[in-house]
Amino acid sequence: MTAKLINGKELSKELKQEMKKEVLDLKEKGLNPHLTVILVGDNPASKSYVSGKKKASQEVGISSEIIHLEESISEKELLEVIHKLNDDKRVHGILVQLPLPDHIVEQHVIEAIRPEKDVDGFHPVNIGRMMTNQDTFLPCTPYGIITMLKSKQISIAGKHAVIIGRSNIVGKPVGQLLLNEHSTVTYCHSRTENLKELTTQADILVVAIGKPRVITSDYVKKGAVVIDVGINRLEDGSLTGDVDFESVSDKASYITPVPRGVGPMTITMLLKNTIKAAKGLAHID
Ligand SMILES: Nc1nc(=O)c2c([nH]1)NC[C@@H]1CN(c3ccc(C(=O)N[C@@H](CCC(=O)O)C(=O)O)cc3)C=[N+]21
Repeated sequence: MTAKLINGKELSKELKQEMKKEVLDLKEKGLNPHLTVILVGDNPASKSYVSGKKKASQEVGISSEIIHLEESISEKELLEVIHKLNDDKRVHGILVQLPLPDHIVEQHVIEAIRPEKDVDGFHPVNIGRMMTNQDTFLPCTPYGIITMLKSKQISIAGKHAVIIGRSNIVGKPVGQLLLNEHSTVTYCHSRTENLKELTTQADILVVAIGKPRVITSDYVKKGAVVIDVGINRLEDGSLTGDVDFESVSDKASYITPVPRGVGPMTITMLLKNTIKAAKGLAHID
């Protein structure tokens, strides 16, 4: 391995230490940042992510509550829960864990959360604010990726960033944030015809495909920065990314591991957004 590692777990630890101090300050002023997480059903991966969020909140002193609802809850009932939280002054951040059961329209749920409490940054108002480069809640995974790049002083302006993946929660917004940082951005996805031709031109390659180890070193330009957003559980229970770490880490200049890469940063940026929500800095008039 010749690439330098961007360790999201370590960086998260540092950022959480800073946030812990800030939360103490806020508490002294009588402000108690509070995050409410809604979990619908019993998906084991979702349960484990939600408990990760609770644990991280505790670490920095943010109070959090998990509202666990039955898989069979109707969309109407779920929206009522959200409306109550919207009106609850003690609740600064609301997060509805995705995916939701098929009978619930995710977009209805996302749009029901008040933009000022949308710590996921998924509400169309917040997405619009991100696109127009205004102060807002940034989606946690893309925000984490930018924070990882900046932590290593990796230059973004003028560089060619290639994104593989166009989801609303990762691919699209990470491209937008890199554009806001003055990258030249190319989006690739499942219908892209000349994938390798494009990815081998990337100075920064962000991989969010959802298939284990499909990006091997032949997709990567020598010296590129490779960000692996994939979280794939193998049959033996271990986690692996979308990038073939072993071969790519000999070609890249920087690489993020899985686990301990982008995943922990996603949670850390959620805490940042919750503090921001508590301070009321993302108010939309
Ligand atoms: N409304 C909503 N917001 C989300 O932010 C959201 C979501 N829904 N649904 C699912 C995805 C996934 N996600 C992860 C968070 C942390 C890790 C993480 O910490 N991963 C650890 C490993 C954890 C383990 O061992 O399972 C790591 O990569 O080192 C992974 C994935 C947030 N998501």
